[in-house]
Amino acid sequence: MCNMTKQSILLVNLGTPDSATPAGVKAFLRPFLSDTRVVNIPRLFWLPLLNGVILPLRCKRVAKAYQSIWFDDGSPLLHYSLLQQKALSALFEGTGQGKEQGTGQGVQVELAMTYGERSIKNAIKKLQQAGTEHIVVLPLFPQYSSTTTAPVFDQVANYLQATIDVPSVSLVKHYHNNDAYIEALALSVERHWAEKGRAEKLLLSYHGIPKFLVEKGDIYADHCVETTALLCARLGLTEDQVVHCYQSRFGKAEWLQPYTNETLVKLAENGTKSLDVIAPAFAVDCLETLEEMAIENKEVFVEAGGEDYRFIACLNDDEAHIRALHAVASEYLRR
Ligand SMILES: C=CC1=C(C)c2cc3[nH]c(cc4nc(cc5[nH]c(cc1n2)c(C)c5CCC(=O)O)C(CCC(=O)O)=C4C)c(C)c3C=C
Ligand SMILES: [Fe+2]
Ligand SMILES: [Fe+2]
Repeated sequence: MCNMTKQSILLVNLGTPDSATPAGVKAFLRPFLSDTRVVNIPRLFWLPLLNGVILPLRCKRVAKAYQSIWFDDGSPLLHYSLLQQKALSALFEGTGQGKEQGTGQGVQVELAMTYGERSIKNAIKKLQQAGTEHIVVLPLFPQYSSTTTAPVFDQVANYLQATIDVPSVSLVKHYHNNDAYIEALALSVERHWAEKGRAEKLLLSYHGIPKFLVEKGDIYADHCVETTALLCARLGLTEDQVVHCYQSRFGKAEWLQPYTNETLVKLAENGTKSLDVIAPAFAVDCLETLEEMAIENKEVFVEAGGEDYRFIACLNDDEAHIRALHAVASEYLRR
């Protein structure tokens, strides 16, 4: 690749409502839950059920949950994702990445969402209009899953298929075991311990996926287990000080186990009084961390007899996290 090639990074997160209303939630959930990568039930059966029953009921309930965590400037997921984009962009400018590495230009950082507002297609168009010839697509999912990372790649491929002058593209499949990512997680736990002291155990809760996907070859669970092992080794925790589980089950099918809410009840019933809780699969705080983990599951633990439940914020735009994203993306930039 020649010295003057302009390169960019496209950060991609899942998507989020643009308002905490049933209509706002529906505009995000409809394309998300219509994706066969996310729910793979025959369309003839699933789409009428989704549009006629599930969305009308769920969107009302979920809009209330979003209202309880909504920020002044909108959805927490979008708020923190924009901060990440800004910080990563500044880091690339500050380090003079482009100039030092001989590309002769800075690295532009754009943000897109797989579903809803800020589409991947529009972001790539924007980057191409600004002269980008090589794009590093970095899905903000540290652990690969066919339900999150693969839909990002699908949409990039769809764009390329419909484009005459295609950019060159690198796809980052995962960074679950990247040293800088593990270090950023470890530093966030250590900072929490320094401020609040140590609980009896550290509980690591990952977003779940249906179990049958793992049986079909989805490597997500292996990645989660490895992230837990690396983080716990770095923190010097022994097995009895660590709990690994999966949250956010959707529907009636079996998902990855153990489930977080059931685990919290068992721990409390067996006498665990205090827990530090972290959600390493989420690059930014969102509904699933701020509402489900920090509020709902805290109640579950306390109602079952637990006393001290302390949720550790996601990495968001922490300096160490931005350094980690910089390190991951840089591996895919052309030199
Ligand atoms: C079949 C359903 C779902 C799968 C599979 C799934 C996997 C998955 N999701 C994330 C990250 C996030 N999920 C979020 C919200 C969310 N997820 C589902 C369903 C599935 N997720 C739903 C229906 C929702 C919306 C809320 C609800 O209706 O309960 C979010 C938060 C978005 C926000 O606006 O804050 C994130 C992030 C991962 C990492 C993952 C698999 C690895
Ligand atoms: Fe989800
Ligand atoms: Fe949830």
